Amino acid sequence: MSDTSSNVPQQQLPSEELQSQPMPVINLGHLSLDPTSRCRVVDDIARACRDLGYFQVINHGISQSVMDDAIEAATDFFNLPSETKEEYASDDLQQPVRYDTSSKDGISMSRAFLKHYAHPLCDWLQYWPQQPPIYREYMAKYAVEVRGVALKLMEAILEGLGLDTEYMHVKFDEGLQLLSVNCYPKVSEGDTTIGLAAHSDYGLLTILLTSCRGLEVVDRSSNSWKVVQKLPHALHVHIGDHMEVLSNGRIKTVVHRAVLNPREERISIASIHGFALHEKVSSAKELVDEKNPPKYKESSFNDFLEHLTANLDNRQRNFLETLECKGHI
Ligand SMILES: O=C(O)CCC(=O)C(=O)O
Ligand SMILES: [Fe+2]
Repeated sequence: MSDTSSNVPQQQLPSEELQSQPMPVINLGHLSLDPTSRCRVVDDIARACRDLGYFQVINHGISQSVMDDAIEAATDFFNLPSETKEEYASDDLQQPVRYDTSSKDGISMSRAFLKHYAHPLCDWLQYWPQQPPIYREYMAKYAVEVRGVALKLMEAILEGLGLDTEYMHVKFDEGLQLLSVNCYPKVSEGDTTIGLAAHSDYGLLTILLTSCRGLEVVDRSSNSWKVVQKLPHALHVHIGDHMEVLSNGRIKTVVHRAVLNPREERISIASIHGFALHEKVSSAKELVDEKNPPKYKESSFNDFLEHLTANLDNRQRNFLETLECKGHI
């Protein structure tokens, strides 16, 4: 994820009191109806991407039980005794469970999380947690299905941008999927700790499954935090940094954060989708002309990881800012 130092609303506490404006809810099932219905959905997705950068999807084809099972697998993993959770990380390709209880700009955070690649599954499954015994089966089923949703969405987004969906589709199909599995403690009365600080996601798009409310996104028109409601059977979708690059700035990445839920511990599973590790993402040539010169330098997911390592102590510049072509932004 990309740290954001600029353009973040000042207000730091959870935004309970904010009016939650309606969020676009897209019925993905209509993508595979007749051509007219498909056009309408593609237009709705294009508008949501252009104006907001986020939306929710329903009728996406993933059954409630597959989503519930993934949440259960994550919950059971985080409830394991610490030694069992940590034992799981015994070589370089396995990432340990990590705990973020840091403080940034005077705000404390509290989150336990696990990140693992998920595509191609046959390459990565062996590195996933072995405990609880249901983890691999349940999480893998969800990972495969949510990737199918990402592919459909990517196709629709490219179509909405007027791009050659076939060419990009291959790159996306061969691309990576990273699961960020998060567990946030329940917050106690008066506690101002939050779960995860403001950031944007790398990659092209993120699909988020959550056990309860807690995600907030920056509403660009009012520059304020907006609570994302948890709608039944819905998944939340938001645009990542590389989609802003690919679309040459027509679609903007979304700054978001997670606040703690006062009623219960919260699990979220963010599925981040992008091109392969070393595949460069540049602005689509169809979206670059004299009036719209390229706004960003090309970069890969690996460049982002290198940026992260090089900037561990320097939180001043986020990844996207480092890609801006001077003179155009
Ligand atoms: O937990 C959430 O709602 C957000 C998680 C997130 O933004 C991430 O894992 O990148
Ligand atoms: Fe994120």
